[in-house]
Amino acid sequence: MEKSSASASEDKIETQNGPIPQQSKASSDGCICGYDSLHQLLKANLEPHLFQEVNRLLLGLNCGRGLETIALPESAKSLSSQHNFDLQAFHFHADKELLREPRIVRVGLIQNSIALQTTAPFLDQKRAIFEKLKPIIDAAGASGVNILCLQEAWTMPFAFCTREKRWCEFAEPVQGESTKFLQELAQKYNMVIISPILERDVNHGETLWNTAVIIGNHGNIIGKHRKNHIPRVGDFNESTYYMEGNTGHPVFETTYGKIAVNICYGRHHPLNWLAFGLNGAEIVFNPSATVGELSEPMWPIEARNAAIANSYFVGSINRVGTEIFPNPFTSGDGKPQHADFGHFYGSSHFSAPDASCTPSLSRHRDGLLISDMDLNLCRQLKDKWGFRMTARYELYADLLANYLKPDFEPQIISDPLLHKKSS
Ligand SMILES: NC(=O)NCCC(=O)O
Repeated sequence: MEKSSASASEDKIETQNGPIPQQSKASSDGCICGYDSLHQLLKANLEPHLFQEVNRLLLGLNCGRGLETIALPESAKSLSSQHNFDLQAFHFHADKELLREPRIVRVGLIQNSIALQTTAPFLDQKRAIFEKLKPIIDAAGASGVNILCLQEAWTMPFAFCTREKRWCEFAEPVQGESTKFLQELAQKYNMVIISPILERDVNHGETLWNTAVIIGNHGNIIGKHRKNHIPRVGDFNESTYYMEGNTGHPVFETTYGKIAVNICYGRHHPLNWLAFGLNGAEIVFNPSATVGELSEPMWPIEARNAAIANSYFVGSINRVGTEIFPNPFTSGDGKPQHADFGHFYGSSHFSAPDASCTPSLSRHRDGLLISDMDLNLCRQLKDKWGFRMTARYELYADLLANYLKPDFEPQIISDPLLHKKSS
């Protein structure tokens, strides 16, 4: 990608680490120093041999090699240029085994901005998002994607910063309009689709949940999972809208493998990741909505760590763009009111159990990231590192059981000399 002129300023900012150029801040259009992503920035600025080495250190190696890209059909590529979305594809290999055939599945992640301004009539906003996603899903279908995951609350702007209740109108029952729209596409492309929506539970007093609906490759509904951990950080005022989920840690056994969904803020909770692993997940999706200033340094670490610690693949998705709301709100921190969350920085990517990961999609463009993954890699990593075998769950079970008791006391052994006055 060409560097954009918006980043051309050479002004300097003083920091603890010396002066850095103004352009090194992500600009308001979401570019990073004029590049789509960190990967693009490094590629454009390093000598090829240096870039290769930096890539090895940043992205890891898969079966001793850098990740291979895969060629996609022309029809998918032309949809990406016609509809202006980023399209990238990689292959995670596993070692050849003597007793098992490879189990290769093609998995896709979609990140996108909203399609209309948040002031447009709600029905128009929703329909426009459907229209925007259709060619991206078609590109996934044309590429032979087996399992596709959309971003958190994909049918709506991420309005939970506002605390205004009118956005509840975007909620739908599991069998609602968005599910019907995706069921057709799932059947057409023989594809499992994970659809994270704001759910209205009509059988339980119209309660709202943040839910991922799992649509099978025959267009059937396999099940749903509701977000376990609700953020109370920054402008993420989601507890105003829905409660902590009540579906546990389900793993959905599909034609293509065992999958689970750890919705957004759940990625900060290692036990949440663990629970999906204990139930046998081979791929865990993390559909998210998060902004640069809050979480970008955590983003490349948490999912990758979960993939390593739990010997499964992770697909991380974040929306893109800055969503501006009609009425300003405050963050309760004494700073001025504002009408947006900040920039949703995209950067969707896959992480593998062998610590390798793909480069991220763009920080500011819609995108489809595809990866072939040989699910045999999960067991191969369990055999190699033995994290599951060596985990000592009984120690943690005891600690947690005690911790939950009202009379729990932390196990601290104090230095007897600590409180002695020196004579
Ligand atoms: N949607 C959501 O849970 N966002 C919380 C912010 C974060 O976890 O980075």
